[in-house]
Amino acid sequence: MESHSSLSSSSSSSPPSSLSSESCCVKVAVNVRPLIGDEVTQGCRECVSVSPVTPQVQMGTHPFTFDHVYGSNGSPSSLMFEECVAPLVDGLFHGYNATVLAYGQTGSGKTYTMGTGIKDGTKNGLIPQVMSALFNKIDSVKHQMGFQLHVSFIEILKEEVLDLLDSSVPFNRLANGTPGKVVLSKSPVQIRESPNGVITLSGATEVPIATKEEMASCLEQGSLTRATGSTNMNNESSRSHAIFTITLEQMRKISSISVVKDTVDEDMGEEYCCAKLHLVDLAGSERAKRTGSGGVRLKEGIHINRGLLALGNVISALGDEKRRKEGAHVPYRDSKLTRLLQDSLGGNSKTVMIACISPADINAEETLNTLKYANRARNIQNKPVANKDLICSEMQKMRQELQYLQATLCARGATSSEEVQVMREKIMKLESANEELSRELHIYRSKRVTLDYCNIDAQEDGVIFSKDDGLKRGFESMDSDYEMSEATSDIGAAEEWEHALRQNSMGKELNELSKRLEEKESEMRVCGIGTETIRQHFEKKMMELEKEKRTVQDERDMLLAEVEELAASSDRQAQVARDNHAHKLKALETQILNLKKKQENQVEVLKQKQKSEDAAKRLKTEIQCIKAQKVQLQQKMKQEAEQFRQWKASQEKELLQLKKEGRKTEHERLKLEALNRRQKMVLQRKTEEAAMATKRLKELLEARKSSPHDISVIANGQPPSRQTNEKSLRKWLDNELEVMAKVHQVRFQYEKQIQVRAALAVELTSLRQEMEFPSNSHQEKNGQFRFLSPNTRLERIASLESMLDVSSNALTAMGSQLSEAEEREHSLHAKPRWNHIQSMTDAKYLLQYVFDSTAEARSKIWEKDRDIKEKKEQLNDLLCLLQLTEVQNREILKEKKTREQTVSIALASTSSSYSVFKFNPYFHTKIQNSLLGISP
Ligand SMILES: Nc1ncnc2c1ncn2[C@@H]1O[C@H](COP(=O)(O)OP(=O)(O)OP(=O)(O)O)[C@@H](O)[C@H]1O
Repeated sequence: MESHSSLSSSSSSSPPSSLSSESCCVKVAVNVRPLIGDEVTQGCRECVSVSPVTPQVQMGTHPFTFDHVYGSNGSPSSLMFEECVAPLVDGLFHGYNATVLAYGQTGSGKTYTMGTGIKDGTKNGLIPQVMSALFNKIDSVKHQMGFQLHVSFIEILKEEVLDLLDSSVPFNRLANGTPGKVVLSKSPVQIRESPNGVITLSGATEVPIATKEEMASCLEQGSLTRATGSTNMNNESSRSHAIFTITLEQMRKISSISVVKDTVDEDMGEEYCCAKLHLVDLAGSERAKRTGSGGVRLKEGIHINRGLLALGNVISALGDEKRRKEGAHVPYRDSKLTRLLQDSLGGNSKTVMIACISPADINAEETLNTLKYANRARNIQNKPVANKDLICSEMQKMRQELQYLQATLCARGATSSEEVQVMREKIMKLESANEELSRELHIYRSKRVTLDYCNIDAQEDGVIFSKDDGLKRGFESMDSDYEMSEATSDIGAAEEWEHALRQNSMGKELNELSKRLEEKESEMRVCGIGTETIRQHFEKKMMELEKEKRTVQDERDMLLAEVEELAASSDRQAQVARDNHAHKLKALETQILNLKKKQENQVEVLKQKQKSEDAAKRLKTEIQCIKAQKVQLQQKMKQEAEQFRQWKASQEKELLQLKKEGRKTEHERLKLEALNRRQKMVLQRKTEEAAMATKRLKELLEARKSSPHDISVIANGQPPSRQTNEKSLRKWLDNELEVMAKVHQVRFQYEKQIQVRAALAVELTSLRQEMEFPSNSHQEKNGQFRFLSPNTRLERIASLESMLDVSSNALTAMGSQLSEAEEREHSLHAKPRWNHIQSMTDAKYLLQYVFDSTAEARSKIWEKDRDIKEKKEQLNDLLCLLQLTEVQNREILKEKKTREQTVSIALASTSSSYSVFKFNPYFHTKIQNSLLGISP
């Protein structure tokens, strides 16, 4: 649906009424975003300090107070909607127009804050929160009134107003289904102004909305269609000012009940009101040099800056109380942006301006400008008026009066006991809630105390270390690597000592074993010899005994036979012989018995012998076992010795390697030290130069401030003499020109310093990363300073940090003077520079002076050019000479080498063929000299 959308206070259908026309100031909130990607890598510091108590921002010596400050140390950004925008959404339901305006330099976070970005704004930005709040409110009151919602979304691109919701323009989608950038042309929208000064947009699409999702889809579609481009300062920089407008129309049923003499009268009426909420995401101010834009981007940038300059002028005109009181002209018509925002700034709207700033010192100048503008905007007075139907409003007024009267009547009457009861209940509830909270607080406190104790204990036990401690320890442990040569030798000595001890103890063990073996062997020998002799002896003895026994037994047998024979013969002789034989027999019996005894003894001895044989066997086994142990031990000792030898060899190799690396590290350290010194000197020189230029600029600016504005009048009120006038004109012009030149110089040095600091920061980050993750160090990859010891690294880090500090301080000083100069330039826009020239004579004189100065300057330039040319020619000559010398040098060296080779060949052949000379140093030198062509 296309319509004439109004950006003014009044709805086009009903004229505004002055129901409540209290003026209120534009509310200004500052949102400080955190440092982001590039700023961090470039080593930027935060140059903005935010007070945590009061909504104050301090930049250098400039303090600024606002209605709210979010981010950094201020309130969390999540409160921004509740504190700044939610009241405006509520106001819509009472018929008040509202505007939320995000302002700030490019990349300061406007799109992020508003939520108009496709990438990261869809959930957290203000617009999505507005949608949620709006629909929640509608849901809660929809039974009381009827609503109608519309949205429009336009952008101002290069001074043209374009419709972002034109459905006739096809909506591109990429192959993967994600929405792509629309490249087709968007419909232009006309700005119209009605006779009563109301600004309307003719041709902007107003989409009727029923649900939150529909509204979100309009926002998404418009955001996709909006012009964005990549610059050095923001990958997705908005190249246009975008205005998302929500129109809320309400029709409220009003029933007024009047009680007259116990009869109740109900009067039904309708109240219509319409209000608009403009959510504006401005394009960011930018410097072409810093954004690196050229071509199309540059042109866009020029338009953006022009629109913002016009906005700045409007803010200045409205924010200056004196000018406002004087009824000075407000240049709304200077740009389309200011025309469209006419009502939001100084008109019928409740306006909140969100000044987005980057805290990085690299953006200090732009941030200071934003803060100054925002500060001025706080003085703008708006006159918001509820846009209600007049008749309805009158009725509403009367109804309110009635309610007031009823309330007064009620208050005069005694308070009923029911009310007292209700109050008591309330008090009781509050008291119990209070108790509950105190209990919770108590629990939390005791938990905290316990935790604190735990922390202390852990620290005492050395369990918890701070990150720094860890890092420190890391450094210490790494340091020890680099005292390796000594440490390694220590370790080596200890290892050697241990090895010697081990070998010693094993040697002792081996000796012990050998000793035991010897003992056993001798035992064995003794045992062996003894047993054999005894055995032989006893065997012999046994045999003898056996023989003897047998003889004795034979003898006995013979005797027995004789006895039997004698027994048969019975004569006396025989009797005698028998007695003799009996006697002999007895003796023989005794002999046999003795022999038996002896034999038994022999058996006993043989048993003993068996036992000793067993002992000998055992000894033999033991000896074998000891021998095996001895062999094992000897092998172990050999192995040990071999292992130790290998270990020692590897240690020596490692030591050599470490010594080599140590030498390299030392070399790198020396190189780095030299680099540190050189860099510091260069930085110091540059910062001194910058400081001098900045100081001079400051002096010039201060002199400019204190010099009288009108040089045509001197102290006593008399016009100055011609000569004095000319002199002061000359002085003034010289001063102006020097300021310009100094600004140029300081800006040049500022940009150079930014580059220097970025390079330092990149190196610092990479060194820090190396310290934290030594294995995947960046430097190891690129091979530069590969052998840095942790100590040298730490030194370099410290040196880089100090250089970064120096650089940041210089940047801060330069940035502040540059913004002073810029501010002065701006003030010159308002009060033209040439106001100093009061007459044609002045102008002619100045023109002549400028002409003379230019001619002189040109002559000097010509002279300098000629000098440069001459110096260049001299330089070229010197370079040629140098090249020639180098060539000659190379040739001489080559010749020398060839001669040396010839000499050595000749010497070799001479010594072999004239062996008679053997090696005679005299002849040797002589031949050598003669071959090299040296006379003695
Ligand atoms: N509060 C924040 N927290 C984290 N990142 C942020 C915040 N604000 C902005 N950024 C990031 O900063 C970058 C620039 O933000 P954004 O595009 O919103 O800037 P902008 O002011 O709209 O710039 P431009 O004027 O060029 O469009 C984005 O990458 C964004 O994600």
